[in-house]
Amino acid sequence: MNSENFDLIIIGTGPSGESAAINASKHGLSVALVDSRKIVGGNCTHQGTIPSKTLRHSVHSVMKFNRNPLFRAISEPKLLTFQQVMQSAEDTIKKQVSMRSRFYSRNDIPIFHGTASFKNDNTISIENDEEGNFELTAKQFIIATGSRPYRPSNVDFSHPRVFDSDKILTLKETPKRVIIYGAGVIGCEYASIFNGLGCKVDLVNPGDKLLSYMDDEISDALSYHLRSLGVLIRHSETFDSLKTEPDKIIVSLKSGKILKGDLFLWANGRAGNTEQLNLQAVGLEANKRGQLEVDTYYRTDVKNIYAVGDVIGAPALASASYDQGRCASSRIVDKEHPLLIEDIPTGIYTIPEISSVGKTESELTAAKVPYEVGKAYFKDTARAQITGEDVGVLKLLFHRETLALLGIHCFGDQSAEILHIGQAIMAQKGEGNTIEYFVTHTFNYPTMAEAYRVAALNGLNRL
Ligand SMILES: Cc1cc2nc3c(=O)[nH]c(=O)nc-3n(C[C@H](O)[C@H](O)[C@H](O)COP(=O)(O)OP(=O)(O)OC[C@H]3O[C@@H](n4cnc5c(N)ncnc54)[C@H](O)[C@@H]3O)c2cc1C
Ligand SMILES: NC(=O)c1ccc[n+]([C@@H]2O[C@H](COP(=O)([O-])OP(=O)(O)OC[C@H]3O[C@@H](n4cnc5c(N)ncnc54)[C@H](O)[C@@H]3O)[C@@H](O)[C@H]2O)c1
Repeated sequence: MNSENFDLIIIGTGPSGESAAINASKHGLSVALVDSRKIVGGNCTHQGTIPSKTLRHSVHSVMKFNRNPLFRAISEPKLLTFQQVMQSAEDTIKKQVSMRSRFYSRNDIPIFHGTASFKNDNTISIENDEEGNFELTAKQFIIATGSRPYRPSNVDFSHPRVFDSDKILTLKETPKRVIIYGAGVIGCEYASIFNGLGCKVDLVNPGDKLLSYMDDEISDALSYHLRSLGVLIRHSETFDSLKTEPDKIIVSLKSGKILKGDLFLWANGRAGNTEQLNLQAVGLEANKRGQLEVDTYYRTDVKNIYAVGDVIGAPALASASYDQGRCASSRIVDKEHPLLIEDIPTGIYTIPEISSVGKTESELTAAKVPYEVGKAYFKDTARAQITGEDVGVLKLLFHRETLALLGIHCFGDQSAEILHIGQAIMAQKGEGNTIEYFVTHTFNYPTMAEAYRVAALNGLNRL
């Protein structure tokens, strides 16, 4: 059997594997990547972030077109089909794969295709149906195998009307009535997408609020605006069973409610991809959600095996995965490499968009921190009036004595971008972190950045 030897082998070419590999190669290690998919990019590029964000962008564009009276001179409001928006997602995926493949060739990183499993703590076997099985050896390994949708055993995902967030990308017809179970990030984002395609959407939430870890005001605003767009939200409901018929699906909830639709999307949770890795060969064990435990430097209990990205659980974001991969491989080349920051931002691409970093009002209240609030409503900024994207608010939470930013919560178009202006100030040490920055510096006009000045003045006026 062929065998090749490397300093570092990374299993998985998603964001965490990619950044780990390129960083290690740039630091002089011989690096190889393995992926069971024939093309690079991981689930992020093929089934998660990239397709869902492209779908959302296309749907949002058509919603803006339908809403703006200016465009009535060109055409009546129109709806896109799922296949049409999926075409633009496929185009983006191709661009991503091509760009990422170039990264690897420029950095001389070989990619091996096949499913990896451990033989011992220096050897993995690669199962490749077309080219035959082979082995690779390395001094160090990084597991970056990501996650997949969790599938409960009482839901028949082989039925043509039953989907999870991977299978939904194969949808061939635009449904009329969609029932989504699970109102986490995926459930809320797909509720926005299907709503924008003109479908009737029932969003069933096992919890009592949408995205309950967000600031209460932002979570309430999301519920209000999804409802005002026509999404029917049902809180505190638990799935009981699903009946499938050729022309419809019938969902029974534990409360006794019966919901009928023509498409069911299960969006409740994900599981780490560890079951094919033969972890027992190296003495590791995943938890019941298939996730691995690591220390603050992403090292597992086996000293030469690290794990990064979704396979280690929360926050399970592409953004954080990139940084975790780089941090783990930096640690392999330099034992003094610093830890990652703890304040990870969230960008949730519902319609309207949400973004947040730092503490919420509830957290500050519980911790008895003396804080004040400064707000800017998008409708009061020139830029939002011009673009017509006037639904939204920027909310700054700051310490009433030091004026340090403690949390930033934004709701509305481009929130995920707007947030980073405040994040840069909040990350400053000592006196560098102050909301006075927003009133002592001139911002371009008209921009959404202006909302920071408006919110800071609003907050300072309360002191
Ligand atoms: C619908 C959806 C939308 C999302 N939107 C966002 C967003 O807007 N922003 C954001 O930051 N995050 C988002 N995420 C989360 C983001 O996609 C993940 O956090 C990210 O993909 C995790 O990257 P990763 O490096 O852990 O691996 P993944 O991207 O999960 O890739 C892992 C790779 O490992 C391979 N693999 C698995 N097992 C083996 C094996 N045994 N041998 C060889 N190869 C193997 C897989 O084939 C896969 O290619 C979204 C996720 C979903 C599902
Ligand atoms: N814009 C974004 O950043 C974005 C978009 C989509 C998805 N994501 C990421 O994808 C991940 C999955 O999102 P989601 O909406 O499916 O779920 P979620 O993580 O929001 O969880 C939904 C519910 O499922 C439960 N759950 C999770 N895993 C489970 C499992 N294996 N078995 C049983 N129950 C489980 C959770 O406890 C929770 O109650 C999230 O961690 C999220 O960060 C991010």
